[in-house]
Amino acid sequence: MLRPVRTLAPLSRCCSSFVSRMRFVDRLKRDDGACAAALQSGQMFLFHRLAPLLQRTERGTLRPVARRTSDVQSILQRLGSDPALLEQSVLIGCSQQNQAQFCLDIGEVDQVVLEEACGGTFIDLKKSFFLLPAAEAPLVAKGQALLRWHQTSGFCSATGRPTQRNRAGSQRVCSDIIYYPKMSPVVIALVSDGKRCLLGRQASFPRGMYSALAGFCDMGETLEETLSREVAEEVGLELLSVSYSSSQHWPFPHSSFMIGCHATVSPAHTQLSVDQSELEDARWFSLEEVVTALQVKAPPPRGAAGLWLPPKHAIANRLISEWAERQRRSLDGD
Ligand SMILES: NC(=O)C1=CN([C@@H]2O[C@H](COP(=O)(O)OP(=O)(O)OC[C@H]3O[C@@H](n4cnc5c(N)ncnc54)[C@H](O)[C@@H]3O)[C@@H](O)[C@H]2O)C=CC1
Ligand SMILES: [Mg+2]
Repeated sequence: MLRPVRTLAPLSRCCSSFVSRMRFVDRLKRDDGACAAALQSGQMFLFHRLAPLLQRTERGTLRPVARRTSDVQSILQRLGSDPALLEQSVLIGCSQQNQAQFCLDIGEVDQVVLEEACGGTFIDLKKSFFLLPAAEAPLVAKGQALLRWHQTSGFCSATGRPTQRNRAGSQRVCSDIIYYPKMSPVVIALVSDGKRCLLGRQASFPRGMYSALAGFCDMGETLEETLSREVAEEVGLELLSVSYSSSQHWPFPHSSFMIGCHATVSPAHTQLSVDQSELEDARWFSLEEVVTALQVKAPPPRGAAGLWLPPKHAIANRLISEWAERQRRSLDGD
């Protein structure tokens, strides 16, 4: 069973400005001339070989550097780079101030020289993602995903000829074949038996970290079928129910569309049979263990035991927090 659990927009959002921004972006995707004009007065997020340009804040976090297109143009000129590089920029959105936002990978230019000229550091997204503000992390991830797609989609897989992109970078074309940016749907679920929740860890996870179970959708599957299959494959259980929670774009290892759910199994059938080729371990955790782990901000020191959960930017954290809150409320009789 699928049911939405939250309203779509915060009440404070001004509908007319939201609608006009969405329509503006949509027009830029369809109108190359309008997009070229918007680029001139737009904002640019820079990348170097897919690592975003970031600045450290006083609080030890990171934030993406947005430069005006005209600034980037001057920097490229100063460094003797081809100004036509700007044509490789890709539209990623529209700011609250109605400025079109673009991203550009300047991997051809020396990284250190570029960092000095732009005032920031290019940091691998795997190292920087969790230190970015929650509001800006998705934009950076989207920029990286679109740039990667362009870098790997230069040729038509049917004819072998080069593909041509539109100005916004929202599609690539080879005669009458149109390619759109690709992402892989993944279903992730926090499974509960009513009292405990099920978390698993892959051997590649950081020490002590357990997460909700996840799996890529196979062609032709519904969300419920993917989830039932993944839970059966990975831990040998049959699901009783599935309900939708929320979704997110996930940049690792490449662009995934994560569909977050809550799921239940019968309390009479909770014996796990873990597929060791997929998971190193899977266990049932009590509410108390989960509440304690939600407070832990860093991985346990080497050799120390202790549960560590995915950080806040990950949808797994949201699912686990929602489950803990629901359990707490039901224990309190709310
Ligand atoms: N944002 C979050 O909170 C979390 C995100 N994830 C993400 O979910 C994704 C899926 O989780 P897994 O348990 O690893 O999936 P999984 O259980 O489906 O196993 C991964 C395997 O599926 C196969 N596969 C099928 N389609 C694929 C595709 N389109 N791309 C890549 N591999 C494909 C590959 O053989 C791969 O080794 C991972 O990429 C992981 O980063 C996982 C947990 C938490
Ligand atoms: Mg999995």
